[in-house]
Amino acid sequence: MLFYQLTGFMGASEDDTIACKAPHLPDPSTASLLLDFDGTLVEIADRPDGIVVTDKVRYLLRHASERLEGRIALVSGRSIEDLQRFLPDFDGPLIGTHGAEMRIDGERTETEKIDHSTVSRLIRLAEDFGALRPEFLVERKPSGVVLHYRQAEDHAALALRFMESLAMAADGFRLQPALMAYELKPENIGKDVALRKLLAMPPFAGTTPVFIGDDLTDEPALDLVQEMGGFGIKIGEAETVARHRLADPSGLIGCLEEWLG
Ligand SMILES: O=P(O)(O)OC[C@H]1O[C@H](O[C@H]2O[C@H](CO)[C@@H](O)[C@H](O)[C@H]2O)[C@H](O)[C@@H](O)[C@@H]1O
Repeated sequence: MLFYQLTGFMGASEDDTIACKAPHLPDPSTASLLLDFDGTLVEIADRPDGIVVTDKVRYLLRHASERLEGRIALVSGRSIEDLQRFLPDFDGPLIGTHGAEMRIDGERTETEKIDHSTVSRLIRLAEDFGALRPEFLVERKPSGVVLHYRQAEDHAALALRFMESLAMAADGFRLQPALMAYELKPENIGKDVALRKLLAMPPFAGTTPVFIGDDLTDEPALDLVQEMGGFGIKIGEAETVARHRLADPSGLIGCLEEWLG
């Protein structure tokens, strides 16, 4: 990766940088902004509770909401409850738990029917495993469970084997590799599936969507917005379907400030 590829928007397979103000970015008056959370708006931390939501991020969300007349949503793997805890002032739409739940106009709904009894069993099994191996961190989700191995990188293979065997035991659930974590989630949910629904609703319908994300779970949503004539931006160096790239959350915030004016 060349330095300049990480300092501005760049087409994934092109050789030219694209400045934030360039005509490549849709006019804010016709655009909607869809933002992933961890690794995109906030820096990755050692533990899920360790992230810092800066004043800049809070200001940016407020400003974007006004400037885009409400056409801004967060699209996260975190639960709605978690997002609300970290962003108590943001009252726009939230897509949570990788698309399993949404909050629109303050009302939380599940987007698909969830097998809660299997979810409870999976959580119990993962927590029992976590009690035996405290180097792993178990995170409960409304539609699944995550086994984090950031504190136990040498044991990543063990985390994978355990979560793979749980996935084999739970019909309708699949293993989702994430950043230093393995998650079990229902196979019919995805950020792209929920996003397609949101983008069909006012005030998003008919706009040019700009989706920004860093993780594997963001790839289908990056693909979706590009298919719809929108703009996909990858944060970081990982392989992506996105046509554009930025280095990190602070680079993104600078660019969005410039774009929104
Ligand atoms: O879709 P996102 O908003 O990017 O959320 C993805 C997951 O983020 C959290 O885990 C990740 O970030 C943690 C804090 O930086 C980090 O410690 C962990 O290693 C990462 O996997 C969150 O805990 C998950 O529930 C989200 O699915």
